[in-house]
This record gives sequence, C-alpha cells and structure tokens, in this order.
Amino acid sequence: MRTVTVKGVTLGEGMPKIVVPLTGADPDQLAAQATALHGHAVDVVEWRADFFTRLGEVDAVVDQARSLGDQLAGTPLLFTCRTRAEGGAAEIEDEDYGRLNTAVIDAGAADLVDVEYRRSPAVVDRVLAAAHAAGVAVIVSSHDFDGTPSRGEIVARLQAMQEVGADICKVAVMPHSVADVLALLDATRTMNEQFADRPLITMSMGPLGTISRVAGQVFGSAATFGMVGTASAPGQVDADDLRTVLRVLAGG
Ligand SMILES: O=C1C[C@@](O)(C(=O)O)C[C@@H](O)[C@@H]1O
Repeated sequence: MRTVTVKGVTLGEGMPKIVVPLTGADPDQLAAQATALHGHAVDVVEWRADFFTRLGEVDAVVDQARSLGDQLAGTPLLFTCRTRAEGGAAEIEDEDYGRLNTAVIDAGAADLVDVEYRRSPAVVDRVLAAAHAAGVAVIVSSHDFDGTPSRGEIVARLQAMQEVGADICKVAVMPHSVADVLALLDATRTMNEQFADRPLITMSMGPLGTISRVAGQVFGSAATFGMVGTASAPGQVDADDLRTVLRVLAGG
C-alpha cells in the first residue's frame, strides 16, 4: 500500500488526517482565516479557490496560493477549484480549469491539487502529468450532492480514479438513509481491503453522514475535512472535536 507524504504529513498511515478548507473571497479574508488556524487541529489546509473573487485571473490565483503557502509555512496546502457541477462555486470551462490547475502546479504554489474526475479526460490527464512532473500529489475527486450511488458503483469509481493515476482517490456522496451511509462505508472498506494500492478519502455528507467523517480509521479513509470557523460542505465537524473523536476511536 502506497502512502502519500507532503511536508512531513503522511496520508494512508496512522490516524486520518484533518483537512481544513479556507473559503475566503479575497486576500484579507483568506489571511484572517489562515491566522485563525493557529493552535487548532489542522494537518492540511485546503484553499477552496472557487470562492475567490479573482478566480478568472490566473496570475492573481497563483499569487494568492503562494502567499497562503508562505503564511502556512510547514503545513501542506491543497489547491481546490470546485466547479458548480460538483457542488462548488466555480463556473469555469474545462480548458480554463486545466490551465488554472497547471499554472498553480508549475509555479510550485501548492503541495497537493484536487482534480475532479468528471472534468474532460484530456484535462484530467494534463493536470496529472503536470503535477507528477513537479512532484505535486493529486487527489482525483467526485461529488454526488443529490444522492448515494450503490456500493458497487462507488467501488468502481474509486477503481477508475486509481487507474487514471490519482495519488489519492476521493468520493463524497449525499445520503438519504442510513443504508446510504452504510453503502459508502462498505464501499470504502471493500476498496481498501480488496483493490486499493493507495490512500482513499470518502465521506457521506450532511448530518446523517457525520459518522463517516470520524470513522476513517475503521473503514479506510485516510483524511477527513473539518472546519475552523466556516464549513465548506454540509455535515463538517469542528476540527478540534474531530481530533478528539479520532483519538478516542484509535484507542486513546
Ligand atoms: O471535496 C471536498 C470534501 C467536502 O465536500 C466535504 O464534504 O467535506 C469539502 C470540500 O471543501 C472538499 O473539497
């Protein structure tokens, strides 16, 4: 089983890592949110660039990623431009999406990037190639905000992400029943036990799915998204509470 290590943080071994998204719209808000992380349980910081007002200006995005990286110093930075189609705020063509991600990668402005599996295959390939040439790890992701596919479909999707060359495969789904939460957890276990040779991140969103955000170590999810201040998705738990529960589940 491969692990992914960025700035001394290893995903795929030990307790699930806590990723905290920053959702500020401008440099001042982002700097304030980054400052507010001090003293909290944060392993990786995600910049949700889709909330940035200057998302259309590639140079401004690269500069902002760089300055967040400087401010965060030793903490790894995950760059994410979440599109509308996947529950985010970015209305962006696939080609521009590819250009933005490769610009951030080529500038060395992020340690990890999130690439949506459903963007065009050529764009996904291009971003993966640029990232791997630069030594940047890629999370290939998909989000179903309307429902939860079957266990088999979730496993198949995670396998497909692995096949395209993801370093980490990520699936987020919305449950409408406890059975949906179990489908996500069982898909995670199945993938992890039978097919995965690299880390996975999975979550069932909303209040019903909160159990999936703390149970990663049991079922095989290498990271969990928690909040300091503002949530970026339904059901996210406070990062410090997450750490407490993760420790309890790990046996203290
Ligand atoms: O993809 C994910 C997971 C997420 O949607 C969640 O449900 O915690 C939060 C997003 O910020 C992140 O990019």
